[in-house]
Amino acid sequence: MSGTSLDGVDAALIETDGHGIRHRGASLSLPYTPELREAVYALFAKAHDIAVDAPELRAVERALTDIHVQAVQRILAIEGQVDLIGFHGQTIYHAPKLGRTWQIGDALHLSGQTGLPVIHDFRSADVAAGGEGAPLAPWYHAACLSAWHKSGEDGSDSARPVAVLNIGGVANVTYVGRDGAILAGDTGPGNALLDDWALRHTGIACDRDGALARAGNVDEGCLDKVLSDPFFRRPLPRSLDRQTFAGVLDIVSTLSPEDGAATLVALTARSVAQTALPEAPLRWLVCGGGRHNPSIMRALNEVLAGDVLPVEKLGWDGDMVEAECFAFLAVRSLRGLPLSAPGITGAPELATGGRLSCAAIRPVAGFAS
Ligand SMILES: Nc1ncnc2c1ncn2[C@@H]1O[C@H](COP(=O)(O)OP(=O)(O)OP(=O)(O)O)[C@@H](O)[C@H]1O
Ligand SMILES: CC(=O)N[C@H]1[C@@H]2OC[C@@H](O2)[C@@H](O)[C@@H]1O[C@H](C)C(=O)O
Repeated sequence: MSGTSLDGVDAALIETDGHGIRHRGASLSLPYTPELREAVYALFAKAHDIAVDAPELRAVERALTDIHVQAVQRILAIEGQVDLIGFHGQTIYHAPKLGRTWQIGDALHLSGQTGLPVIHDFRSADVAAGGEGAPLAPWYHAACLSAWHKSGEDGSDSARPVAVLNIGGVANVTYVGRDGAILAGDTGPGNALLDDWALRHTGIACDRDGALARAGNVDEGCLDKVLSDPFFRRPLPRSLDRQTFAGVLDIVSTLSPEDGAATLVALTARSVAQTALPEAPLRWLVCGGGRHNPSIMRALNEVLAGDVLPVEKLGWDGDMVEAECFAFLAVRSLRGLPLSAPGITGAPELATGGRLSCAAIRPVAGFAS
């Protein structure tokens, strides 16, 4: 998984039948170099009209695929056996209303270099069917929550409604109601704007430990202006392109680095609080890199009624949830299980998705038929 934060590639091995999680294995992260990060960033502005075979795009695609090859090889070195790869690719454009979502990555190259079948292009079928193409992690969040509910661990029986909140570059929520029904969608910007702001003012692409934001004050005027965007009034399911709110950096540009960071942190937290849900969740289980930022966690605690807890409280690895998710979704895809659902992506009906690329014929254990 290479998410919208552009920090690198996360890889995780799980054993799954596409419904439950039998075992979690090795996991690791490989960072993007600053040059690759910049090259991907440069594609955002051109993605709406660049040709799929443009040399500059193919070069970036090959470089980021090669990092995925390394990640899989390292997992193979630890685990000895892997049956199937789920390869999300790097989103460079996401405009479901225009019928397009684009994750770059050369699945055939990844398959050829690893000798393994690869499931990729997880979002296109959903968008073609009229869905948002995102988020997809709710399938995995729901499977993890279901295992927790069944565990009988303290509090797990009375835990609904509950929300899993992923604070990545963009933030998304999975809400599970008292009856188990799922409602999901993107809440708004996560870390991406704050990362871009920090890079501009400190030269480091992250407000490490929320230090900049902690030293600043929220500019309520700027915040109100941003939160008046119609996106924040749209009901779930809904999704965002990382760059949709890039203009916010202009709105806060007159603020000091500290006040700008504080305002961007407040934007992340308040856009979560403003997201209309059927009932207030009793617990907010937070995963993704944003949970490492104490300023974001404090802001969430201030604006949300329920308990705000990192997913580690349930024994999950909050840095690997998305990587595990795309392994899970790969198996679901191979088995023809749904990746689209009205309450998750807004697609009209349950439908599967993803594509299989296989450069070398090798049987996948457990999937002989
Ligand atoms: N110690 C820290 N202090 C502040 N922020 C942190 C820290 N550690 C991680 N982060 C934030 O987490 C981000 C990475 O989060 P994550 O890996 O969940 O994003 P992603 O998966 O790329 O995004 P998405 O979920 O949108 O696809 C970093 O870019 C940074 O903003
Ligand atoms: C188009 C796209 O890549 N969207 C990402 C992004 O990052 C977070 C949020 O926006 C979510 O909708 C999605 O990723 C996660 C993994 C998802 O599909 O659930």
